[in-house]
Amino acid sequence: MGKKGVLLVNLGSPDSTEVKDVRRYLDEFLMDERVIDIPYWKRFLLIKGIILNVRPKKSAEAYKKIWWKEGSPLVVISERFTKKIRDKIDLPVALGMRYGSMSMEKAFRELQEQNVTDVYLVPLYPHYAMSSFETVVEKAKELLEDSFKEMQMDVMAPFYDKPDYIKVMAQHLSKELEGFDYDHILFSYHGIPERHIYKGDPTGSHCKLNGTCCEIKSEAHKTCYRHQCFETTKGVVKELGLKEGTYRNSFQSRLLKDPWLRPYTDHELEAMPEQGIKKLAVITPAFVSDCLETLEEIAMEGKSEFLSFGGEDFKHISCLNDDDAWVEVMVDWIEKWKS
Ligand SMILES: C=CC1=C(C)c2cc3[nH]c(cc4nc(cc5[nH]c(cc1n2)c(C)c5CCC(=O)O)C(CCC(=O)O)=C4C)c(C)c3C=C
Ligand SMILES: [Fe+2]
Ligand SMILES: [Fe+2]
Repeated sequence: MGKKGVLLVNLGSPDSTEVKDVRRYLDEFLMDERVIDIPYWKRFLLIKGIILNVRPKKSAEAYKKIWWKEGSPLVVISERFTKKIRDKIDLPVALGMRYGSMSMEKAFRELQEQNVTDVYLVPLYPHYAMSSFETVVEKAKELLEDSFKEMQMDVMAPFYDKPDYIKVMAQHLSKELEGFDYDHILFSYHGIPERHIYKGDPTGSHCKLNGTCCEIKSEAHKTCYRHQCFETTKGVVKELGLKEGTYRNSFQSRLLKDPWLRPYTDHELEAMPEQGIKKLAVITPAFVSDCLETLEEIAMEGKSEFLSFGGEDFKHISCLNDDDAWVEVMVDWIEKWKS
């Protein structure tokens, strides 16, 4: 039997808020065929010819608003989380990022230097999406094949409905809501193009995005991001006994013109005050650590949008980050794999 080790993988961030670093990061990210899934030549023209001329400047401004003195919140939080896991587990634990200079390759190398041959790959995404979970797994397979042939790996499955994950989310939410007199909770998930859902449907016909397919038992749900997001909400709602009509789901962060999963978060934020919702809590369960999409898009932009449309109070619920109870849950899952 070989030596075991753990590789935690998150998305990654630019090295700094300088436009050139943001451009390099976006180039790698958006040229990924599982993120922008169009033929290579079209992607090349779209990304290199159009998006990389405008987006880096805009994104760099957004990153500047949330950047910490230690660096990108997503990276710093992932490092804190990793350190806590390391302190509780008697195995080599490395952290890598799918994009950016803290690469997965460096993380595999770190494990290799400690003679690890059996790797537990942990994509830090609760839900399966081609553009998040799948691209991490495929990149890992590619690296093993090319450079780490002595290693084999197991992959932690998406944990969107695992009872201990739901419980820790529910406990975290209710703690964060203490003292906040809310009348509605918005579960805002990172969006994906609708096309990704159809592409990922192994049955070829189950997913119709018609409001009911995600409720009908199907093989397709193993890779259906929409179903998995709804299940996370259902689990948390059940655990906390939230009443129908006091919460809803939405999808944020869309890019480009194709239809993405709906309802869109920004549309909901604008509509809610007119529906009588004045005090809103927003939870972002697609992210295990706070990042640009939660700290800027929701906690800053989302809040100001909601207030400008007549909302009175707004609270962004932080992600699980390096919460001790969440660390315990992850440690337990790793221990189960180890034994
Ligand atoms: C087609 C574009 C994108 C898809 C599909 C997509 C899916 C997706 N992303 C995350 C998690 C994160 N995304 C983050 C930032 C971000 N996402 C996109 C585009 C797509 N994401 C862009 C262009 C950016 C960069 C910032 C910007 O220019 O707006 C982040 C934050 C990174 C950080 O440094 O803080 C996360 C996390 C998931 C989980 C997902 C599919 C479900
Ligand atoms: Fe994203
Ligand atoms: Fe579905």
